[in-house]
Amino acid sequence: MSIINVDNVKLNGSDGKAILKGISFAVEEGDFLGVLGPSGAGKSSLFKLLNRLLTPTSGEIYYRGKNIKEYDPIKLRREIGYVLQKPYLFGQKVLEDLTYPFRLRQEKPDMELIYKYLIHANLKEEILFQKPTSLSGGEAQRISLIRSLLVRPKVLLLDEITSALDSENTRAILNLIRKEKEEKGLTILAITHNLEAFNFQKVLYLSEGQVEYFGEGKN
Ligand SMILES: Nc1ncnc2c1ncn2[C@@H]1O[C@H](COP(=O)(O)OP(=O)(O)OP(=O)(O)O)[C@@H](O)[C@H]1O
Repeated sequence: MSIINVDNVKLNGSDGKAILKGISFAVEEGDFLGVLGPSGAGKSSLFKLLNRLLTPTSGEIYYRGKNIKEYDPIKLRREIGYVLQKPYLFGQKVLEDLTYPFRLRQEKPDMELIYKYLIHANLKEEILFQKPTSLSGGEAQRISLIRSLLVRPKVLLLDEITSALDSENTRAILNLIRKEKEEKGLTILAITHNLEAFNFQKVLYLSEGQVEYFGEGKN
């Protein structure tokens, strides 16, 4: 069974304009899928639908064979994590952001795991005691990604998370993602313009709200 099934999904904007015009595709567990296409093609709208931040005008979306309408949205969002281009950190200290996923589950924070992620992301322990506002864009993006991973999602939606980063930070982020994918079999859908760095197995190419290509990554 595919982990995600998108079946003839249409989405109209608040002005009635067709944003997605009947798209269908399936994502298999463990896929690393690039969601590509020109600006305005409907990529971010698709992610919002998968996360139930938007509802399709028609068509259905299934997660593990069950219509996403039947999931509690909060539970669904823990399974399908969403990382945005602009990281949003809310703690007084970075530590608060990274212990938040444990508080959600009413668990004691696993500091060993937090340290492990920091090392994988090429960050120092001291960052835990910094204010989020004092971080560089690349540091904040890595902390935001680690926080999402600590929620233990099964699927991650990444929306242009490396677009503001230099090549070194991009590499650090991608190492973290690949490690997680190898260790946990995480399924990843990523919107990016940096095709070379991501090196996708599969690609969904959207154009004007339609699927223009869905298949193997062309490298
Ligand atoms: N709520 C809305 N009402 C009307 N139109 C909308 C709404 N949200 C998005 N759009 C329009 O839908 C189209 C697709 O937007 P979307 O953000 O999904 O594209 P995208 O492929 O992610 O583009 P980009 O790469 O620039 O982020 C755009 O033309 C956008 O202006």
